[in-house]
Amino acid sequence: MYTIHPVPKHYAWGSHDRLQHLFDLPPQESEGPLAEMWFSGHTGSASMLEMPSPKGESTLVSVPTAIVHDPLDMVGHKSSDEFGPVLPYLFKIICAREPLSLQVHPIDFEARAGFNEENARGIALDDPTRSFKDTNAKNEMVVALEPFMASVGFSTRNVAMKNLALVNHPVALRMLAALQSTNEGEVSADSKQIMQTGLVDGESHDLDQSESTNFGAQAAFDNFQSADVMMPVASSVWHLGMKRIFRAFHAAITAGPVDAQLLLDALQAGLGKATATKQILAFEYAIRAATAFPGDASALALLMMNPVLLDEGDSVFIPTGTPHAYIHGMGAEIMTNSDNVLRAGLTVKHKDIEHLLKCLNCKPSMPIDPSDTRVGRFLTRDMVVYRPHVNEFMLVYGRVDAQHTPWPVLDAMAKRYDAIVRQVSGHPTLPHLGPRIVMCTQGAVKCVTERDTRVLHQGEAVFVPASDGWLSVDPVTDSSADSTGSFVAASTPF
Ligand SMILES: O=P(O)(O)OC[C@H]1O[C@](O)(CO)[C@@H](O)[C@@H]1O
Repeated sequence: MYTIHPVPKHYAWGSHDRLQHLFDLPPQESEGPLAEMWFSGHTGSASMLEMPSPKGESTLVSVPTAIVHDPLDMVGHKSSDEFGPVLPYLFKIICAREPLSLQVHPIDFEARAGFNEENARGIALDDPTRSFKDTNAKNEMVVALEPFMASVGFSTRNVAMKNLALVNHPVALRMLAALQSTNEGEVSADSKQIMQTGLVDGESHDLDQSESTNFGAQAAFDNFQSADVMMPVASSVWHLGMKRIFRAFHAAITAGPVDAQLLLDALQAGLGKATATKQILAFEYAIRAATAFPGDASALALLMMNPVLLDEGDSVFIPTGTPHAYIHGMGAEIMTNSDNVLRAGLTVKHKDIEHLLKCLNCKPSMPIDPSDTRVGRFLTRDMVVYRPHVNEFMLVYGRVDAQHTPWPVLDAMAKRYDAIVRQVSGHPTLPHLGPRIVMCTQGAVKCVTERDTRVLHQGEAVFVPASDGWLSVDPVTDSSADSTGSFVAASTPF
């Protein structure tokens, strides 16, 4: 196995101390916000491996170079056969101090088409206005390393309408109208009245006089054709519910800048009227977003999405096309080997609404927790396995302890799944044999393969090639390092 050095990403929404502390970075590398640490074979930002040189010293080799040089040794037969001589996943530790963009990852053919189109237009790969950095669709999963907040996928139309009905803001009213629009994209008679009077369910919305008149006048003669022309080709077979969601989302992300204080006041007032736990959470996330990005009406889109609050060890899988926004927290993130992000708002980076809308999945759906399916097979002693339905990646989050004291993360799972967890027998070997990356997130752990042993301290990581054979992560039992530790291990699901 080889030491792997992560690539730091200093995005504005990152933390000023969390990742710096986790990775024990020297002061000169700790300046400014640090958002992500990439363990990566992506050619745009490749990690370096410490490998032995022919003279016996260690030398730095990039992950793609090492894999291309000896794919069978590094990623093995199966991975090479299926994905070629590449690392099929990208593994990151991510820390959001502030919300990051409202975004969608491209679906397969849009990623290929978009990449080729931007190449043909001569947009350089590192151009900040470029959307497609590679040809891959990007499925993604995050496992919380501490409480982690996110908005993921669309909630039902009912939930969205209940939330938006509490918001006294013209864009929210327009979104409400979209959720009640006809198949042809007309504003329904009821909605026209609501928008002209500011009355929702008989309750006055007290729109500011000028706004009410302007907005009412515009809405009365308006329809949603400007949204409909941006629907993807597949929308010809969409049911009305999906078209309405598309139009409402479109209304939020294309509203342009709005008065920051009016938007915040409207959201605060809505929060005051919110009752259900999820509803309160949705408002809290929208308020965080509207505070971090003053005057960005796309914060209202979070009111039509599922608010998720993960505890340590909880996870969510985000398939391509799913709208999402991470709000706060630190997590381990793994995805297809892709850096394709299509942003709608809540960002200082490049937005690409046209391509985002082509990929947008408008079907309401509950967030997918990849750890709660086939739980009996996936929970092993002090390790939780997260395996979504993709071929490129899976994650293990585990803890080692020479004294065998109970692990709170598994305890929490045990409460949730009760008997099943208690029946599961201990099996400390990680389940798969492809290319693996193990990172120690706390204390110390000992990685043991069929041909190598390595102790990792917090923030250290190794790349375990396929040729190393089975891998187990054990506690350190002598006094050379902490006897407890936790780790995250990325691998292919085979
Ligand atoms: O480009 P932004 O808006 O900073 O967000 C980028 C990040 O968002 C994510 O796609 C999370 O969904 C990360 O994988 C990615 O690095």
